[in-house]
Amino acid sequence: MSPRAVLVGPPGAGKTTVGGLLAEALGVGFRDVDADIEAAAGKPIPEIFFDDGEDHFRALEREAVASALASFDGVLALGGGAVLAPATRELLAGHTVVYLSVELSDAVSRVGLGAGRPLLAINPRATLKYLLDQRRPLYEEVATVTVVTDGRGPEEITAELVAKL
Ligand SMILES: Nc1ncnc2c1ncn2[C@@H]1O[C@H](COP(=O)(O)OP(=O)(O)O)[C@@H](O)[C@H]1O
Ligand SMILES: O=C(O)C1=C[C@@H](OP(=O)(O)O)[C@@H](O)[C@H](O)C1
Ligand SMILES: [Mg+2]
Repeated sequence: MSPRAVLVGPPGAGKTTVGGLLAEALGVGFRDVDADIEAAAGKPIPEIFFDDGEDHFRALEREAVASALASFDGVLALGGGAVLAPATRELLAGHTVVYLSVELSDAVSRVGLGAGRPLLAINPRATLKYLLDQRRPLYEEVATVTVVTDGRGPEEITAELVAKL
């Protein structure tokens, strides 16, 4: 079993939003790995980071991604940092992986003050710039389809994806 599409990209790319719309358009289920992690941990992501640390979050994330890739056939949204793990990048090989790209200014306006995103709690703009520069090559490495999201609404992006997939 393999997801119909796996969405990757930085925070604010619209993985969660477009993922839900895409699943609806394709008539398949939608799953967000961040929600799986929260269910496994029994608490919201900011609390996992605060109580247990980022390393623990990343371990839960690797397990949740591996499990979803093996058992889910709908549209799967990953968290923005899931591609940091080499093991996860290897697991993504052979899947339909959609990179929702976004430049700094749109990402900043979409995430606002970073509520619910612990990595962005302090100085979201500077942190997002760092994350975008660090991760862009990793998203490009795993992607089989890329969609530019800057200046475009979720419905338009979804329509492009339906045509491409
Ligand atoms: N294409 C878009 N244009 C404008 N706002 C968007 C777009 N995609 C998502 N958003 C908004 O940006 C915020 C972050 O979107 P989200 O789907 O959570 O991104 P991600 O899961 O990639 O971090 C949400 O408030 C969402 O409504
Ligand atoms: O970029 C990251 O490292 C993270 C992104 C978040 O998901 P979104 O990309 O959906 O915001 C979430 O997984 C967690 O806060 C860590
Ligand atoms: Mg998300």
